[in-house]
Amino acid sequence: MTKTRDILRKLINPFTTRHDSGNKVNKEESIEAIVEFERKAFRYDTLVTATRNFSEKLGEGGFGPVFKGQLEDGREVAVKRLAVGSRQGENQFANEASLLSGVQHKNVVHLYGFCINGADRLLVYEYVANESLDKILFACSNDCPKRAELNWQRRYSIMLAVAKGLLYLHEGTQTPIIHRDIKAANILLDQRWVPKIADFGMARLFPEDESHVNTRVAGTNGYMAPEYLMHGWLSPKADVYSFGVVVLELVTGCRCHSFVPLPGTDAKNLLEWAWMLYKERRVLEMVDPKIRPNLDLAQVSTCVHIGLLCTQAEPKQRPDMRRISILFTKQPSTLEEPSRPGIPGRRYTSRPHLTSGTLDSSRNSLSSSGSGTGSSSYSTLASTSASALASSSKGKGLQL
Ligand SMILES: Nc1ncnc2c1ncn2[C@@H]1O[C@H](COP(=O)(O)OP(=O)(O)OP(=O)(O)O)[C@@H](O)[C@H]1O
Repeated sequence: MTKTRDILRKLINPFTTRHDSGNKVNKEESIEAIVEFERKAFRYDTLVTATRNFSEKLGEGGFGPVFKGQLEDGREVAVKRLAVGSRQGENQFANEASLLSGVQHKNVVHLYGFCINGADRLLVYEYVANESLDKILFACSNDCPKRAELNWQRRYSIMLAVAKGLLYLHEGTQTPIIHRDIKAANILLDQRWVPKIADFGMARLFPEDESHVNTRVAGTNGYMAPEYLMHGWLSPKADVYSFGVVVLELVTGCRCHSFVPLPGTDAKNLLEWAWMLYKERRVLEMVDPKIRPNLDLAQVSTCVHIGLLCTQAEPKQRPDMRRISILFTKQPSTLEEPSRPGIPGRRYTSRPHLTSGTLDSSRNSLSSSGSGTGSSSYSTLASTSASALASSSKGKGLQL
């Protein structure tokens, strides 16, 4: 138990770093945090019983397999089991357990607890019944009957609810949390189509008095903000950018990183296409043909507008999540005009330090190192990263 306690102490560090002046109140807070953590510690045999010896696999992510289970009190759970021997998984486990333990919001997946048993690491979440958004939104209707149920009203509600979840993470927790990997695959839907933001393996705390954190870049290509992808500058506005991409995916039904250019346009990616149609006042043409009947056109226009505002190249030009939640209630004509979004391959006008990319093994991700000067373009980054990719055996799955 002492070893487990040591691990728990390490896990709660993120919640105590803000109060490390050593006074009595802070010590009491730390003790409360440890007690709260221990309350969340599951016995291994409880999870073996709950999952009937890990017999029903729900899926498999970068972290390892996820199993369905039911606790003695009747709660259905999803149990994520760390792939044994994975250092990356070990870090993600610590990160997810520590950050998510202090979080409770109806649009953020609830972490019931975790289990440390020898080398085994498990995370226990509420079970979310309706799969991840990407599996429904990007499925072919014949393969996925639920796709036909994902009508405009549902998509709109999902955008609003994810915005609320992100607002909570950025402003409603003791220290703001940046998710870093907002994408359709990390939004789980419950049986009433209520979205839950999931997968906090890469999330970071964001100190209030900082404008950004410099960090290794890890995320999913197509959803990562320019300043973060190129320079490792992380702020809540990186999540805002990713959210904007998800909004445009929900409107169009197109996956950002496998966008197929349509006949008659030279747009090479989703953002460029959305921008082009927006400028030409042809917003309706970008709407997923499956949901065109019964559209609320004003809502659609507002959402496209928000998607473009969120994906502006300059973080300062992007609204924060509080403002975004308000923007959803506005008429499109009352919203500020977006300019061209931060599109890969286009010039990024900040005065950044160009970082060369080396690959992080976790998923479609880059980690930054080194620096240079001058303004740079995504295409420069793309070629830098492409050579990193060529010279790295860890680079599977990166698309630029
Ligand atoms: N709380 C949950 N309830 C129900 N199913 C879940 C839950 N969490 C995960 N799953 C299922 O397990 C699968 C794997 O999830 P996981 O979060 O490990 O990986 P991922 O997000 O799909 O991939 P990656 O880790 O590479 O980003 C998901 O696609 C989903 O189907």
